[in-house]
Amino acid sequence: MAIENSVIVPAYHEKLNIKPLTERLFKALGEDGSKITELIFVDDNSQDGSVEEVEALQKKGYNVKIIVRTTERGLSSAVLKGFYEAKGEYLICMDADLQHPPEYVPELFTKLRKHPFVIGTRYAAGVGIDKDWPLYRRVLSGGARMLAKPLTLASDPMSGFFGVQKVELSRASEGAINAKGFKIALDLLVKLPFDDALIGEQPFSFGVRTEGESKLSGKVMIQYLSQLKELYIYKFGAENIVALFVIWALLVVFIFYYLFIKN
Ligand SMILES: Nc1nc2c(ncn2[C@@H]2O[C@H](COP(=O)(O)OP(=O)(O)O[C@H]3O[C@H](CO)[C@@H](O)[C@H](O)[C@@H]3O)[C@@H](O)[C@H]2O)c(=O)[nH]1
Repeated sequence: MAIENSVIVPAYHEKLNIKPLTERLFKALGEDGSKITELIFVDDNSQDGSVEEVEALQKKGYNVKIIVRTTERGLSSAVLKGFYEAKGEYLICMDADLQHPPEYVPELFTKLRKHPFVIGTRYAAGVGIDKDWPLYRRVLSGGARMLAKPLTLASDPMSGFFGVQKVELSRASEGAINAKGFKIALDLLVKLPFDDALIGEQPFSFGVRTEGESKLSGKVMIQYLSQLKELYIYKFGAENIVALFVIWALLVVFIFYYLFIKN
């Protein structure tokens, strides 16, 4: 059977998560879903046994492979590499660390047949973020999300769990997609030419990492701010950028005043 679905997982030092993710994903897809789905890890030369782990899973019959990059590093560029190598028309990106539960993948693929882009969202009724996710990560994530609000209607543009139709990727203007940093979904949401009203959403409960470590660093945060600047200019034009930032900053100050000082 031809491959229709591809799941792309950027991975750096994720050996311990590879087996549980693969087993849970294919179990969730069931027999029919598994026949049309491939799983691709894009690893940046972790040399931690990830390759051997994938080879063992291949021997068990799972349609999984690992691309090892030796000359490049970074989450967004790893995701793009996986997207361009994928055989499927329907592409999902998710983390290796099981914070994006694989059990949501079948529903996300179903939605992706009706929407050019589907964002996995932690901000919807009935789902949320695990109470053990550290407070500083919640604050950072909330702030980053607020700064991205003027760019897209998606409720969780910071999410690393999303799907896109391959045909949409080819509609981006040449060289437009920013392969730096962590926030590839936000870049695609702003730069792919579909209408925001067509964005689908897949609510999911964000888990906590139990194996390995987050790769979020100060450098990643600075990359995010530089990506935001580029996206504001892309969307609103360099000539409007100062006015926009002033209006947005005033709005943020007003909201803080209203919420925390007034009462
Ligand atoms: N190949 C490759 N993969 C990477 C790299 N850096 C990170 N990854 C992989 O990308 C995934 C996400 O990285 P984490 O380090 O686990 O991210 P996080 O801090 O937990 O951030 C999560 O929350 C954010 C929302 O606040 C999400 O935006 C982000 O995607 C992720 O889900 C993991 O599978 C990790 O191995 C890299 O340089 N190269």
